[in-house]
Amino acid sequence: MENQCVKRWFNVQSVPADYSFSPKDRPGQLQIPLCDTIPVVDLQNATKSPERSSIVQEIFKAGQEYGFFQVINHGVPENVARDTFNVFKEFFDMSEEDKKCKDSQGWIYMGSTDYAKDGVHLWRDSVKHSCHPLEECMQRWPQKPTLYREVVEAYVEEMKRLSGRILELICEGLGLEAKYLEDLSQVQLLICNHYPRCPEPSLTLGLLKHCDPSLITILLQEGNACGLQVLNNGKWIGVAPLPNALVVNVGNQLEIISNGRLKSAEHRAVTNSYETRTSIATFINPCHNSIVEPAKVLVDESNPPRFAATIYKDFVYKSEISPDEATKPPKSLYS
Ligand SMILES: O=C(O)CCC(=O)C(=O)O
Ligand SMILES: [Fe+2]
Repeated sequence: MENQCVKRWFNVQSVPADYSFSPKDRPGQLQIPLCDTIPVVDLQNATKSPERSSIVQEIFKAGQEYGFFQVINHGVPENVARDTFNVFKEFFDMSEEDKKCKDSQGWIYMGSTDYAKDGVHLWRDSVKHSCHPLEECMQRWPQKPTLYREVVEAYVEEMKRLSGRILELICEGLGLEAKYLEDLSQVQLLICNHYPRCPEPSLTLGLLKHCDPSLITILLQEGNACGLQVLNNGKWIGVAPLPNALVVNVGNQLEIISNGRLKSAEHRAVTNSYETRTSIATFINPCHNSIVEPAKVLVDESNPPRFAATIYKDFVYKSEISPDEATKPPKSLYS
């Protein structure tokens, strides 16, 4: 069976017109500075004193200034990450027919032809599915490649553990009790993004500028290509791919709960001409019925609430009727 999308991509010398974004959306300038100021936080000593308090401060400052940081020595075994990438690589190599899910409750595979903004497609294939409750969701994950469920389950378990640790550090930085975010972080959604090589990266995008509608997102990126860019003070900066690091970003829900102290930064994925890039995003989300609002202890007369309380599923609903809405920065009550 022919793989329409990939075949179309790999055989082209130039970008087809319907993959070329308008000058206002396309990256244009590819030589943006690789950022070495987005903090890389070493979690090795996160349980020790006095190291813990400087780790808490580093994360808080990163969340304030960039909305992004990376973590190393995070405890996710290298082989778990490697096996997960390998299984996704095998998945994307399958035929279009095998990648598509026939059950409306199952995983969602999107080839690049499914995406459009103003009639333009993203230079990306992706697969996504829910991971909570894990046992139940797994029954609706791909069964091909044969190791898919086993390998991705192990990865999701690691993400659950790590997100719990990171959220405790974030709570400490905000002055919230350690478990404040526990109930608001029970749901995981996984998306694997696959961006093939592109002959003219300055015209295309793997992902348009967006904010994540999550509480936080944990991203594993593979390879040497710098594909992730973050908007910081009006300028795009590249997040360096570091071996064995994970990228963590503040999502819209955490910006709201922190009453704007931490920021959900706009970001995008650019393509490159020399290697296929894969990233695995785990979105840590509240349950559908959770109420998301600025934490009471962060609000007083001099710090009035900057965001209205919302039921999380309203974000999901909004994103269903207008995908753009939920992925914009959260609406401040004052703007
Ligand atoms: O591929 C990347 O680096 C970015 C992925 C991303 O932002 C997302 O999946 O929301
Ligand atoms: Fe994102």
